[in-house]
Amino acid sequence: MSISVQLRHQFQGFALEAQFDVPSGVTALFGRSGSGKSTVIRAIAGLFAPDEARVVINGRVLCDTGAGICLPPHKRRIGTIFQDARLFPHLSVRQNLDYGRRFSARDVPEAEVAQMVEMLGIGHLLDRRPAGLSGGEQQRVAIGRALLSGPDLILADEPLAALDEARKDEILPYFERLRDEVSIPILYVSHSPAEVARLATTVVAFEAGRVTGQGGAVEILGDPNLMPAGVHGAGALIPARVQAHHADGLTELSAGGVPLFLPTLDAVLGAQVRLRIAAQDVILSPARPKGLSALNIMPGTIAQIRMGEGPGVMVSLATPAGVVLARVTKRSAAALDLKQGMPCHAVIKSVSIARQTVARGAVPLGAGEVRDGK
Ligand SMILES: Nc1ncnc2c1ncn2[C@@H]1O[C@H](COP(=O)(O)OP(=O)(O)OP(=O)(O)O)[C@@H](O)[C@H]1O
Repeated sequence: MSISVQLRHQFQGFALEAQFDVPSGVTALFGRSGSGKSTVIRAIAGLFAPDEARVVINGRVLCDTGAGICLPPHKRRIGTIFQDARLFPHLSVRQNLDYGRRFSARDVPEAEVAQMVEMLGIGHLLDRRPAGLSGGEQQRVAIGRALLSGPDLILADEPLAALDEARKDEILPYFERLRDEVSIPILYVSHSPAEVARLATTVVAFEAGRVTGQGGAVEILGDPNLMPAGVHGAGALIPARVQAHHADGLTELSAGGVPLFLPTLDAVLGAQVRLRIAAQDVILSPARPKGLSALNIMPGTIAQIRMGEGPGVMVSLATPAGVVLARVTKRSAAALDLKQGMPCHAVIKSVSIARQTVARGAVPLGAGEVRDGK
C-alpha cells in the first residue's frame, strides 16, 4: 500500500511544488492556511489539473501528465469528505449511502454496509433526511457514503473544521476507528496540531506550496524546525502505555519507562495510547526540581534550540519517552543559559494533559524513536 504524489503548478503569485510518498494509514497534510493543502487534495481527486502531475495509488496510475494519463474524478476510486457533509437534502440517510455504493467499482455486500453503519453509529438515522441531523451526524453519514463507494483512498479535507469542539470530539473517535479497523488509506488535511497528533500515522508538512518534511507523526511533530516557535499549539507526540489507575483519580502512564500522571483515563491497563504535550505547557529546569506540585518530570538532554522571530524559543528535549518540545521565552532561555547537549528536565502539570489529547492506538515508530519501556 503506498501513495505517491508529485505535483507542480504555477498560479499567479503562488507556486505549488509538492512531492511525497507515504504508506497506508492516516497521512495528515499539515500546514498553515494557504500553504497549498487543499490544492493538493483537489489535484489528487481530479478536480483540478496541475501543469505537471503524477499520482499513483497502490501501483495504479491516476494521472501522469508526462505519459498523457489523466483519469476523470469518477474513475479514480477515491472517496472524499469535505468540511460540509454535502449530502443530498432530498434523499434519506439510507439513500445517500446507497448513492455512494452505486459508484463502487466492486459489489459492496449488505453485511459490509451493516458493519459500516454500526461502526459509524448511524443505524437509527437511516430513514431521516440530512436537514434534521446535527453537523456531527451529517459528517458521519458523509464518511459512510465515502466508504461505500469502495475507494482505494479517502481524501478528507478539514472534515471537522465546520464543527464546534463538542462535535469534533464526537467525530474524532470514528476517524480513529477508520484508521485502526479499515484498511483504506486516508489523506487528512488539517491545520490543527491537536487533530494531527491524535489521528496521523504519517505527517506531510507544508509551507508555501512546498513539502518541508514527511515521515512518522512522532518524528515530524517533534521536529522544532517544522514547528516554528511562533506556532501556537505546537507540541510533541509521545507514545505511552497505561500502567495503573490510582484511587486518587489519576491514571499512571509509562512513556519509555518514565511515569506520567494525568486525570483518569478510560483505558484498560496495558493499552497503548498517544498523548500530545503542548510546547506551551512545558516548563524547563536544568536541575531536577524539588518541592513542586507538578507530578510529571521528564529528564532529558537538550537536542536543539530554535530561535523564533518573536520572544519565543522552541527547545527540543530528547527524553527516554521521545522528543518533548518546550516553548519558553528568549529571556528564560538566556537566564537558564540553555545550550545544546545540556541535561534538562521537562516539567508538565498533569491537568495540562487534557483527556482529549490522549488518544487510543499505538503510534508507528520511525527509525531512532523510542519504544515504550524497551
Ligand atoms: N484557482 C486558483 N487560482 C489562483 N490561486 C489559487 C487557486 N487555488 C488556490 N490558489 C492559491 O493557492 C494557495 C494555496 O491555497 P490552498 O487552498 O491550497 O491552501 P490551504 O493550505 O488548503 O489553505 P486553507 O487551510 O486555508 O484551506 C493560496 O494562496 C490560494 O490563493
